[in-house]
Amino acid sequence: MQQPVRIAPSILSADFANLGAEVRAVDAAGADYIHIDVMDGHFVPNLTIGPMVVQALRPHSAKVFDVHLMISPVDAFVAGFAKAGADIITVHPEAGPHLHRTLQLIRSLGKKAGVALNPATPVSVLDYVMDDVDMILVMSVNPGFGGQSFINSQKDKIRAIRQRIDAVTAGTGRVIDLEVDGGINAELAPVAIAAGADVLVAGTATFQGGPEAYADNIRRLRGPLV
Ligand SMILES: O=C(CO)[C@@H](O)[C@H](O)COP(=O)(O)O
Ligand SMILES: [Fe+2]
Repeated sequence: MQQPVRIAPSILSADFANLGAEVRAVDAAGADYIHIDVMDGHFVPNLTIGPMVVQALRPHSAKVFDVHLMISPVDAFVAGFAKAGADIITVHPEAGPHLHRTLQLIRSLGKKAGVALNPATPVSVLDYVMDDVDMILVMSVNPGFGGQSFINSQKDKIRAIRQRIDAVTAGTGRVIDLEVDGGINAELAPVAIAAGADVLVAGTATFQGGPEAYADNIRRLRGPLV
């Protein structure tokens, strides 16, 4: 069942010279999750941060650290991010040879396991891992950068995954989050929610305007549901 909407600011759009203060500011402004984009310059054409930065940020917020790994091969880094303080660890199926094994590894470390689908990755990649995921992330842009435009075709994918989640969780009490990541703003947030998303990543739309604007920006993303 679709859960109450949570907002996950992506710190990719934060001021990297003041990351601790930025995390505290979005926490105070009402963020539910802190979305941390990890890029390796190989799986995606950009380089960002590693476990040492996650560990350094951990004391700055008690909110859920939602760590999106865009690195390949991914398995060797999972334990490091778990130890650094990640709460949810999300991987791409293309980032390793054995998705099921990677999800089991994440859960064995006591963390929630997520799978991220690139815009061209079909929903069928989920066919045999629905029992092993706590979150499914739909990339509504190609991974690697903030500030890109939402790819419309992903609305159908969000709807299709919402149906699958509801089918496997009905009557079980299980929860699988459906997160949308990329190009989300106050106009598209209700579109993503109507399609079935319950976690919205927002980098540009959260951090635009500087710290004084964060609370309003997050409120606008929640829309009339709050
Ligand atoms: O994972 C990624 C990009 O690869 C995202 O988390 C973006 O960082 C979101 O940024 P906006 O599109 O909201 O600016
Ligand atoms: Fe992300």
